[in-house]
Amino acid sequence: MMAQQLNSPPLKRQRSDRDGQEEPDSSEGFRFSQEPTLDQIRAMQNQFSRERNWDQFHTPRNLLLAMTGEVGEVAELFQWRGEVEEGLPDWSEKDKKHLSQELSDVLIYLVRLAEKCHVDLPAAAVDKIKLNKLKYPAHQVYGSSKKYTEYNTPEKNSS
Ligand SMILES: Nc1ccn([C@H]2C[C@H](O)[C@@H](COP(=O)(O)OP(=O)(O)OP(=O)(O)O)O2)c(=O)n1
Repeated sequence: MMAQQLNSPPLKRQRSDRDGQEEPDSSEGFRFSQEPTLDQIRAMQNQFSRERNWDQFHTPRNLLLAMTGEVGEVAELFQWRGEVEEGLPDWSEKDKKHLSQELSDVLIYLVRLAEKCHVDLPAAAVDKIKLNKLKYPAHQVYGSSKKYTEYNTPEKNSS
């Protein structure tokens, strides 16, 4: 299942909380495949682990460490290159493929960690984005990357 990059249909316009108007997705025509869902990835990795009798190794702490190691591998791909443009136009296909594999390792371990911690990850992410919107009201923070603690918002002291 490949992410759709080229020849994608026009992106759906999405609701913006900034002004109540619909705005286009700003990701330059790129979006993910509809499937697999996070729960399907969870099930695939669950089966992969069961088939190898690896559940015994996939404890929360081990998974966290494994995920952190994979994050390091992603960082290694970016190190010493300077800033890179969206879409990585100057990267070789080999390096882009490598990046897609390392990011996948991070995702696979993240999903597995969430499963083992009984965190419903897609639902939790939706809730977190809602909270982020409260912490960072668009009209107040537009164009600024200050931390929410520097603003006087209702969610200032929540996390
Ligand atoms: N005990 C393990 C070992 C591996 N994997 C799976 C999850 C990751 O997607 C991938 C990680 O495999 P490696 O540890 O071999 O790491 P890399 O694929 O990054 O290889 P390398 O470290 O050589 O770059 O395999 C797993 O679920 N449980």
